[in-house]
Amino acid sequence: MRPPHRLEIRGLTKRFGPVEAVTGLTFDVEPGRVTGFLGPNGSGKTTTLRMLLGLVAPDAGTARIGGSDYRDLAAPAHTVGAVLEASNFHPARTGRDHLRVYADMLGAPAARVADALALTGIAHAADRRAGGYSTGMRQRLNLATALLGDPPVLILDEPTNGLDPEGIAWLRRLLRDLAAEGRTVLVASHVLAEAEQLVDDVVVMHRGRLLTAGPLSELTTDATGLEQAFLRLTGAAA
Ligand SMILES: Nc1ncnc2c1ncn2[C@@H]1O[C@H](COP(=O)(O)OP(=O)(O)OP(=O)(O)O)[C@@H](O)[C@H]1O
Repeated sequence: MRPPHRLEIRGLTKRFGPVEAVTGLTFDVEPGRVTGFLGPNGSGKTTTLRMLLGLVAPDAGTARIGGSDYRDLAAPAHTVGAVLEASNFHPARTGRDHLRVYADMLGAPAARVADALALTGIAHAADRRAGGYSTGMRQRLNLATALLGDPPVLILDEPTNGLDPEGIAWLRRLLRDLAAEGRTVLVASHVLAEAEQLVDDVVVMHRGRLLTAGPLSELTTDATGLEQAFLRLTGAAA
């Protein structure tokens, strides 16, 4: 793995016509931690991730990965592994073949395919057609694809979609292990109660702006969870 990379978002702003999708957003994401990037539907999470990954140009501000814009990274796929949405797998291709194709494109060693299959718990299904995978298995195959380049930064949009409680517990262990290796793990989710089980730190968005950021433990107690903290901060609590 390459050295740890901090994510630094500064004054990030994006409009789509009349819609202020993201406004003056500033936060850091630290290596060695699992950070939840949270907020309701439409609060600007995906737009922020797309700016971070160089897929959308900001109107103002910067989103840096280890001090560089994504497009200036020397080896992007070996620096950032991202799962933005359910990827389209070739349905007739097996999970293993899907990973082989991506490993070839990345110039990753062939052994990374077996590593990624084992890490994501789908080795037993590797030689089945991906078209027959369950939603949870597709999530795991997406994650395996993101891990092929052994990247120090992982960015996952709604990774718990399609996972059952056992799958969520498994994802929690995996993300913690990856963070413990010094990786920067950013997990976007609109399901606060679920995300709460996965993360050390939170960055919470509301209507395109930062609502709060910091360690989860400072926002919640055993008695009150993240959903209640969110309602309190937005003034929506009864
Ligand atoms: N390409 C686009 N053109 C126009 N409006 C857009 C575009 N992309 C996003 N938006 C708008 O920007 C706002 C933020 O959307 P975004 O997808 O970033 O939110 P989100 O927090 O990721 O939501 P979700 O949890 O539903 O994925 C929304 O009002 C959305 O409709």
